[in-house]
Amino acid sequence: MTNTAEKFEFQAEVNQVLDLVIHSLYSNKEIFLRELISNASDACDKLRFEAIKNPALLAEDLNIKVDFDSEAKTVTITDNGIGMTRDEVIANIGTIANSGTKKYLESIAKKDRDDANLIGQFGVGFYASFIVADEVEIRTLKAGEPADQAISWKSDGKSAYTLESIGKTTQGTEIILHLRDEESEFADNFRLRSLIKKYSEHVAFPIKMLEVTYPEKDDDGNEIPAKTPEYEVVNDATALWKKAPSDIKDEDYQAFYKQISNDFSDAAFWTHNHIEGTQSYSNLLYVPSKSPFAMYQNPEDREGLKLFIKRVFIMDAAKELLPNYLRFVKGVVDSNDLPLNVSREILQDNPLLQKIKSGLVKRVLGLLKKKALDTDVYATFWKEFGDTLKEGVVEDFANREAVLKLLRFASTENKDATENVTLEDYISRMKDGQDKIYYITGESYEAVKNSPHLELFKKEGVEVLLMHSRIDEWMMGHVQEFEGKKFQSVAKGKLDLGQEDKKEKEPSEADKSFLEKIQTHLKDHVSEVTASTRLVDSASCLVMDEHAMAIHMQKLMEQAGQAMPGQLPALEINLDHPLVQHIEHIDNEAHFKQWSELLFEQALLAEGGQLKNPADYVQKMNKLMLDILK
Ligand SMILES: Nc1ncnc2c1ncn2[C@@H]1O[C@H](COP(=O)(O)OP(=O)(O)OP(=O)(O)O)[C@@H](O)[C@H]1O
Repeated sequence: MTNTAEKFEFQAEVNQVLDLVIHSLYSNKEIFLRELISNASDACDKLRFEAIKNPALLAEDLNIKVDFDSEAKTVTITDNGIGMTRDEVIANIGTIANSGTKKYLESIAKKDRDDANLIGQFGVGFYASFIVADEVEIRTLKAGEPADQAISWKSDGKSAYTLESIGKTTQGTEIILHLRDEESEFADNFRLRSLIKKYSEHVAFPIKMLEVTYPEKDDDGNEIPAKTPEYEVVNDATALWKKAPSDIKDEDYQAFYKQISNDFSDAAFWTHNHIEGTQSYSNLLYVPSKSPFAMYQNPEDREGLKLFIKRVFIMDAAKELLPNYLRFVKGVVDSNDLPLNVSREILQDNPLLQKIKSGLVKRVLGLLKKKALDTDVYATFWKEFGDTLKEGVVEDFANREAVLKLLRFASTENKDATENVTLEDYISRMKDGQDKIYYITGESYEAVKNSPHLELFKKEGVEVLLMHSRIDEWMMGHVQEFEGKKFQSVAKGKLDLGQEDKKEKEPSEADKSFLEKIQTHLKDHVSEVTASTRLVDSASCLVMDEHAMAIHMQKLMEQAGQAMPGQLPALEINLDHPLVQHIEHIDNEAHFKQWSELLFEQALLAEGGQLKNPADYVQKMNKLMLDILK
């Protein structure tokens, strides 16, 4: 143990975070108190959890105190929670431990983004102190350690900090903010109380401040000195999720959402229930209004639900409580039945927890179903989280039907790219004799909307769902039917449009040999060449086998460096097309070959595929056009 202060440099990333926090959150500077109280509350949660194994640690009632000195311009936040050892202080405060923050920093380094909402999603935590303070001291003693292990950390938030051993007899942490001159307004009783009310009302531990006392006069008019002020509880200090929903106002729900989510915006909607029965638990689940930037980084890193057992915080147990595709949901689950000494390993295959999990999934899907009745609200949700929800079609077999009902699609029935058609809408509009749900996948709305594969459908007035998100092809590869109606890609397999099929006729002998001749020139590119029943205006199109991957997806996979299985598409030719009829009469073998290649290349382009040799294609086009003009 040393009694002199030792100096340490911050990890390079800490400097970046400090800079960012101070600049991007300045307009929101009052959140510093929320962040510090939230850390204090976490520290109390951790102590209560440790005390399950070691009750001696819980010497007194857990609480958080907020004090101020308007003359010295300080604000002090004190908790009697878990505290930190010297090593923990170095690891937690001098470095950036949170991997989300690191990724965030990398991303802004690239895009030079300066968005307070984004940084808020990672929880700026302790560093928010430096928005209002030019010097911060942490005085801490780890619970269960002797007083001589207490440590003081001090920094001006620039590049370095000092550590020093101190005498501190009470376990827990004290954070002393020396306010910048221009921020001295925070060293004020009324200001601090109103901030606690605004941001920390539902922290489940009492937040105390000294009562305000005034000198009084006795019956004879003599002044009695003011009594020594005592601490009084400023917040509600009950677990919000344990209350009856009817006793909670929307503002309270929103304030609590912000407390647990690191989100500055309001939640979009929520569901709050107390479940009794074989399993008894409470849940308060929120759907955010915006998709958090972090969600698409590594889904494994996601935060999500907080698990409590009989009001004791156990862990952030996102994966154990909800499947991946509902990772956007935030909130709290509090079980009355799980054992308090539960570990993450035990949780993973705990049958009680599995029951809670399936109950929660039903709650969320039920909430979405209800919200879907409000078109505008659901459209916003869909824009933010629709693609994530689609993962559920593959991931959650048991609820597949329910998830499918929540999907929204663009369609040939709509004038624009709006995604508002449900599968039930589609079925209700199916033509007499139609027994399939037709869809097409592609790279963009423009590409699918104008695909040659839709020509016959447009002509016959048969609706086709237009899918153009990257996840669609993968999703559709896993789902066969909805309410007894099979899904059918209009770009794959044999086309059977119910009644229309009867119109299909055998090609004549002459046509057959024409198609075979094209095939001989394209044998490296296509598996077969057939007369098309699906084309109306285009000369040719490519058709994949029923179970093969769509061409635009093959391209994506190849770009991502994945070798693709060499399955060739079939080329369909529109024998009624004037260009095709022109080719039929070409005798010159070399010319015929070039025209055949053109039919294939055009079909590939229309499909969003990529030509192996685009320059060659352009030259060939020009040459053939000039030939025609001759
Ligand atoms: N009052 C405290 N008592 C004990 N440990 C603390 C306290 N405040 C901070 N810490 C420790 O320092 C770490 C870093 O705190 P910081 O507020 O920067 O981030 P965080 O709380 O982990 O993240 P977030 O704010 O996103 O929840 C905490 O995880 C915790 O281990």
